Amino acid sequence: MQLKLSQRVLDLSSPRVMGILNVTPDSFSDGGKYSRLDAALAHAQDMIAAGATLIDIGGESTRPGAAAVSEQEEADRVLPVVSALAQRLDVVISVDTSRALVMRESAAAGAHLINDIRALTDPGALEAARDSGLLVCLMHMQGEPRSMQQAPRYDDVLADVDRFFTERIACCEAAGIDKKRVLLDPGFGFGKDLAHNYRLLARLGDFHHFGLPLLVGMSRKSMIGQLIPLPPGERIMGSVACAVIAAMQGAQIIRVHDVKATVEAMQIVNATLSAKESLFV
Ligand SMILES: Nc1nc2[nH]c(SCC(=O)O)nc2c(=O)[nH]1
Repeated sequence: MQLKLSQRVLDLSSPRVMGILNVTPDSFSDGGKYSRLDAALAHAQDMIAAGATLIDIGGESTRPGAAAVSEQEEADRVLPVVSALAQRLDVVISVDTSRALVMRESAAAGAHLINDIRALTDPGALEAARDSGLLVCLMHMQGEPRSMQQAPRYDDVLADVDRFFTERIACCEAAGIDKKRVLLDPGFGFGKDLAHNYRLLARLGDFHHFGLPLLVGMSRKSMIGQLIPLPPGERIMGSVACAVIAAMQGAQIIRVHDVKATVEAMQIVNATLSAKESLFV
């Protein structure tokens, strides 16, 4: 499977690693030694050197209870990093945003992918994504970050997420976004309890019927911490295990903090998948 970007093609015939670059104020304890931009670029370079194919730049923390960020503040955080990366590094640039303004300006600054945890439901987001010409990742979330984890409930989480994808893809196509630009993400941890998350992971391959790339993000999340009682920064083994299980089911893009470990694990996945007759487990 391949994705057409502006000047390049993203080969998804083997799982690709997306490195997470949070540019929220609490993400770089740079102690004033470097500007946040220098620290962000250095971190992006490290992740690319470790094998990341994509970098996902996020300016708004979506942790439950995180302070809301204005559209302009989010743009001010994200755009300098997008343009600096676009000018200096050969990498697929993703922007983790729900805001139409940030989408439009990120596209102008050289981004390749809009990664929207709200699946283009904010005002103007569908039109901004359409006009941008960029790839779009539609992620499932039940509720809003502030309250989504209070009491997530589904009749059947697989069927509900599947229906959501069908609806959002239809909205995109009605707005003039070609389905070929769309990626899908079940949104681990976004309005899901432990059982919901592992049901989605266990049956991830069910979503291949859309014929679209699957992007997953489980890195350091509570679905790992609830099984292995470690602080987020020490959840690397659990995160890599999740990445392997997803990639063995054909997930094409894995969004992680720990790029080196995940890229190494993908080598093992690649060797195993290419030795299998049927591509996915
Ligand atoms: N597409 C996509 N984007 C994301 N942005 C975040 S922010 C929370 C965190 O990284 O812990 N998670 C995800 C995810 O799972 N999928």
